[in-house]
Formats: sequence, structure tokens, C-alpha cells
Amino acid sequence: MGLFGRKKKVVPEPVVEEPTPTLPALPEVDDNGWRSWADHRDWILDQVEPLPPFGMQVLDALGLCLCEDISSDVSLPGFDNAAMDGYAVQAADTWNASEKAPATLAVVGEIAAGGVADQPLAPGTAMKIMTGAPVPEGADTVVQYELTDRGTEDVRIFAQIDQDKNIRRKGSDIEEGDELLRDGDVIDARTIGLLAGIGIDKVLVRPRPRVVVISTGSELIEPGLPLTDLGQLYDSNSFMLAAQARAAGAQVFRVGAVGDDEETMKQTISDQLVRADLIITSGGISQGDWDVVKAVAPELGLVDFAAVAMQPGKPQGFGLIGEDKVPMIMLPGNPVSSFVSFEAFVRPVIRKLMGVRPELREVVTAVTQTIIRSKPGRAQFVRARIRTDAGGRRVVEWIGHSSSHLLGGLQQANALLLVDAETEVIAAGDQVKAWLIDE
Ligand SMILES: Nc1nc2c(c(=O)[nH]1)N[C@H]1C(S)=C(S)[C@@H](COP(=O)(O)OP(=O)(O)OC[C@H]3O[C@@H](n4cnc5c(N)ncnc54)[C@H](O)[C@@H]3O)O[C@H]1N2
Ligand code: MOO
Repeated sequence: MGLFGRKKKVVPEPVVEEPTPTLPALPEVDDNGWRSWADHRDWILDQVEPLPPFGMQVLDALGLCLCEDISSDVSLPGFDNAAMDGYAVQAADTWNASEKAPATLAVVGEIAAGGVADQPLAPGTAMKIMTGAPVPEGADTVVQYELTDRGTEDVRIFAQIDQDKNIRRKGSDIEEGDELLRDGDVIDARTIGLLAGIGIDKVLVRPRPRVVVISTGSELIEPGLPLTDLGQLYDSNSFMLAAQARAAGAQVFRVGAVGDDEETMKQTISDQLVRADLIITSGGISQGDWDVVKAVAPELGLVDFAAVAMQPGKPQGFGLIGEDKVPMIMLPGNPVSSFVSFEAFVRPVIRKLMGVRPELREVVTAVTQTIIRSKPGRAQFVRARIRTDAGGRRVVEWIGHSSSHLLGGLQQANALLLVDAETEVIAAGDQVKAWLIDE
């Protein structure tokens, strides 16, 4: 009972309707209901963010993107040192020395790399010194063995030596405090050498994306096992896609082939979420009666299946799966279609996750030696071989194999020619755009 005998009015909590989550606005489509491959790629790229950085041993950071600026705490060289095995001397003591009238100096010590002279060098004396050893105080030049008689008590020097010969001065390569590397630099072998050289063992980098590769289809058999029934074939896609992902910089978990069973497929994808920054599937996304990926993906997250105006690679799928919204790219099953789709969509995503720029492969031009005919309406990714001729020009040497099941023809290609959806003919001698897929 409330104050003054009145009942307190109970105001019901307003029911807040949770908006149903959806994927962001989809790219526009053409009159056929197809979207352009570049729009599809950009839309997928918008759905992923670079992975957060963490500290890693420098050697493990090969190919990764640095997430800090690095300046040197030390000088390189760290001290004045000899560039040749020979004698540390004072240049003035070699004045006018020659083969016929050598300068003779008393040898008063020996300095190995890592050793230090126990006294300054006095005029009229020499100290043996090895490459990399600190130049003793008082010495202003180093004369290499070849210009001496290599004496141990006394040394005869057969030439006049200028000051500062064969001395690598402290800081002449890198000065303490020099800014050497920037946030965003990609770490290569030379960078690892530099980091180690200035005493750095760990760096802050974006890690390798963990990429799970799943192929689908009950007809698929693991290589190494026998084919027992008509209709079976070996699973090549999970191997090829895993290799492509690894070459792009990912840490790959190849799950292999999963049969066309909805429960198994759902369970397999769900089980992989815990170790995936990206899931790639191949197969089961077109119009077939057992296109199992297309059937189960909507139950696992927000998904979109699209027809993309490209050949090969028309059917494409993308989803954000599970509570953590793990990106999943669902590629068509034909081997060449999945290879090309990886190049067009997955490689840029892996590079974005890694924070590596440019995300997109460089487009080069080459001169075609034969006529190329193209069906308009879909951008064509044409398998080709490109070589550099004697004049330094890139030429398209060989073209063929347009069906999307031809693994043998794909293996012979080292380039994909990029023919846009409007082009019908490229004449012999014309320039054509291409990706060099081996680089
Ligand atoms: N009625 C229609 N049929 C098809 C269409 C269409 O628009 N309407 N599109 C065709 C195109 S284009 C493509 S590409 C394929 C893509 O189909 P799926 O993604 O569903 O792929 P699957 O049917 O599972 O397989 C296609 C083909 O590739 C072989 N395959 C699949 N996975 C592997 C693997 N891991 N290793 C080797 N080979 C694999 C599979 O056996 C099939 O032969 O759909 C067309 N059909
Ligand atoms: O797109 Mo399919 O990839 O034309 O064979």
C-alpha cells in the first residue's frame, strides 16, 4: 500500500524490439541481377577489419605488418673497428714508405674481434688487428696484411697509408636514435636482419590470419585413397585453396572434404569457428539439389549468396558466422572457379586482415600475340602464360582452356588476363591487363 492509502501505479517496462541483424546494404546489380566482381570484392572487404596486433619474435614476423615505429637504441657500428686484418698504426709513421724503403714499426699487441687493446697505441708502434676488432686509441689507420711482411716482433710496411683507411667509424651506418621503421611496414628478411642487428628480439605485428579451408561434396575422395565408385574424384580444391592461403600469408587449417549432409556440415563449420579468423568453403553454392553450404549457412549467421558477373566464378557466397561474426567466403566448386575466386576475393581479404598493403594484386599489361574473344556480360579471367621477350616487353605467349574444370590447363598458366565485361575482342598486338599469379 502506498502513501495516503493509494496503490502505487506500476508502469510496465517498455518492450524494446531488438532489430533483426542484417548484412550491410548489398552492392547494386545489373539487368541480369548480377553484381560486378569489383563491387563484390569491395563489399566483402568492408566487412572485415585488420587483426589486432601482438608481440612476436622477429623471425616469426616474416611477411607480417609492423604496428609500431622503431628507432635504434644503439649505433651501428657500435665502435670504430677494423675493416681488414692487418695492423693498427698512426698514418704519419708510414710517411714515404715504399717497397724499397719500408717503414718498420714495433708490434706491441694483438686485438682479435671481440677483444680490446690493453693500452693506447704509441707513435712508432703497431698492433695486429683483426676485421671487426675495436681500433685502439691513438691509431688513426689500419694497414692490411698484404701491404706488410706480416711481422710479429717488428712489421715492415711497404706503402704510405692515408689516415682513416680500413676503419669503419661508429654510427657510420646507423646512429643511435635514427628512426628506421614505420607502423605499416612489411617485415622482410632484410628488416629482420636490421632488427636483430640493433638488438631487437620482439616486435608488435598483426598476426597471420588463421584460415580454415573446407571443401564440400560427397563425391570427393582424399588423395592417397583409392577411388572405388564411378562419380568419385579427388579433392583438389581444399589443397589448392590451402596453398593459395598460405602463399598469401595465412596460417592454414585444411579440414578437407565434408560430404553433402546438412548436420555434418553445420557441425563442421561450427566446430571450426574457435580457431578461425576466416573460413573458406568450396562447392555446394549453386543451384544443385544437394548444395549443402547454401542450405545450412543461413542457419549459422548472416549470409549473402550472389551471382557475380565474372567467368569463372559466377556463384559466390559470403557470411558472418556465429556469435563472433567470423567471416566465411563460400566459393564455387569447379576447381578453376575456386582458384580464380580466391585470387579475386579471398587474397585481398587475407591481406586486409594482415594489415598488408596494397591489398590488391598489381595489374600489369602485356601484349597479346593472338586474338582473344570474350563473351560480353561477365568479366573474364583468362588463363594465360606471360613471358618477357628479348626487348623487355611482356607478351602473352599462350592462351587456352576456358572451362572451369580444367586443372591441367590451370597449372600451365602463370597469369590471369583481366578482360572486362564489355570487351568482346582483343586484337593480336593489343595490350591486355593481367595478374601475374606466381608473384
Ligand atoms: N543449374 C545451374 N547449374 C550450375 C550453375 C547455374 O548457374 N545453374 N552454375 C554453374 C557454375 S558457373 C559453377 S562454378 C558451379 C558451382 O557449383 P557449386 O559451387 O555448387 O559446386 P559443386 O556443384 O559442389 O561442384 C561443381 C564441380 O566441381 C567439382 N568439385 C567440387 N569440389 C571439388 C573439390 N574440392 N575438388 C575437385 N573438384 C571439386 C564437383 O565435383 C563438380 O564437378 O555450378 C554450375 N552449375
Ligand atoms: O562460374 Mo562457373 O565458375 O562459370 O564455372
